[in-house]
Amino acid sequence: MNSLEQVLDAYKACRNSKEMIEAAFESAYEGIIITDPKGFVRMLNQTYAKFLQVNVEDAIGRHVTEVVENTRMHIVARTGEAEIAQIQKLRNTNMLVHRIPITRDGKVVAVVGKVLFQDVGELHALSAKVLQLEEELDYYKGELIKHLGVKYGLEDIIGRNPKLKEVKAVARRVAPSDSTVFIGGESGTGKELFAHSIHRLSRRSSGPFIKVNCAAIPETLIESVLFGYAEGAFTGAVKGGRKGKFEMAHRGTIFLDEVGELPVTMQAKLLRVLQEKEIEPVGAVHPIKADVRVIAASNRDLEEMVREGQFREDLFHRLYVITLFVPSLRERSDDIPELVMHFLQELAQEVGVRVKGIDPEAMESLFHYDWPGNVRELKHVLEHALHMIETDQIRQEDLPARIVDGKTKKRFPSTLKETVEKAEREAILRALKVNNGDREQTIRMLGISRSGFYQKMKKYGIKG
Ligand SMILES: Nc1ncnc2c1ncn2[C@@H]1O[C@H](COP(=O)(O)OP(=O)(O)OP(=O)(O)O)[C@@H](O)[C@H]1O
Repeated sequence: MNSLEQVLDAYKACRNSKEMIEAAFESAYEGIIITDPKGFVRMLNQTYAKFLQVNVEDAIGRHVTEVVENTRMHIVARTGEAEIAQIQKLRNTNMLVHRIPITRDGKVVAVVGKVLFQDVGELHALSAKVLQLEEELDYYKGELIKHLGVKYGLEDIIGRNPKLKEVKAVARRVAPSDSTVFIGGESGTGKELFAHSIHRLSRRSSGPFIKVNCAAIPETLIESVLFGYAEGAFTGAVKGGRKGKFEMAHRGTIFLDEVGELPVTMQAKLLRVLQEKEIEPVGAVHPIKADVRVIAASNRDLEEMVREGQFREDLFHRLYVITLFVPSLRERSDDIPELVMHFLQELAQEVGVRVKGIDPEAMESLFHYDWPGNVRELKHVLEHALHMIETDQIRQEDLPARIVDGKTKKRFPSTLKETVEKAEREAILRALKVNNGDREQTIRMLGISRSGFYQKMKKYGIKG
């Protein structure tokens, strides 16, 4: 046999094996998924794709966390430890799964995930038991939080910046009284942590702490959510009526988050509650006394809203009895190193990755960035980095591009080509977002050819 024939034979044998493996993969009764060491999906069989209601082609190349809910494949890729016979909630059902790392020369090269679909009677019993235990656990967690009042105290608010320390001092001073407190500050600065801390330090700490996000409740429901309703108040009202948040907060604290979003009609009703200290459930004949301390927060400038007629002046004065303004992260960047170490410790357990720290260049990028999302954004950036990391230190390449770009911009002037590419990338990402990821609509909106669009997606590493 000449060498060409040998190569051809070897190739045929190889192809046969590949076809056999593919056939086994597709005909397997189990759901099978394979990711690379970074958690990006490399293979997914039809059985599993059908169960997840995704398209195999769409899933391949995406990060596994975007394809499978409650997955830990990316974590197994890091720990290198197999997780056998674990329960995972998928499409509202508790399933039995295995996650097995594949190693070569001591390094994880892939992770195989298997979901067992067999109808094992015992498994159902087990899953019912797990569900029951989970429900019990949730109940006890809720009871514990109620008992303790709230989750956070001032000691959980990390930072030694003088401005932040001053806000903490004011919070400590005003906590014991029953006065209304208004907490201002940009989104993600820790306003809710301050509200918890004030409640915990108050004489109401053994009473309830009830949070209401005024921006999240549809306008038509706000009144009944806040003040409750009497039996028969409207069609669909539950028998016996329902308690409102104010009544639930009796002898405790109500935290009105995003109070600037309250519709003007509700502002008038809130004012009355603050003045009269009694609430009127929808459809009720008599008002109810409410012994409630109010803490309100907003990331909007309420003074300006008053000037523009969007917020009632009388309510504004009622809320602005004591004010705390939490500084933005930009104003206290000296706290970044401490916050980073705090979150790396906190996230180590959640993400399953423990790191030593962050290298000086990456830290410099964090210092240069503007932080529009403040501390919340910093936490998310570190979580992202922990998913990307390859060594035991976070480096610049582990950070999202926007963080590093901000820095590069200040250090080196960009070339025209770089500027155009950056603008193109941003335009595509924005259009995809506006169109909820619909590629055809995005192509139309951008007014480019389909092939041009896909070339650019590839060039800029957009997974869409
Ligand atoms: N000083 C801090 N120390 C530790 N964690 C913080 C601090 N500030 C904010 N955080 C973290 O940021 C997250 C967001 O904080 P929080 O919900 O209190 O912000 P917020 O100002 O109320 O935001 P929003 O206006 O969007 O409601 C918290 O869950 C917490 O993890």
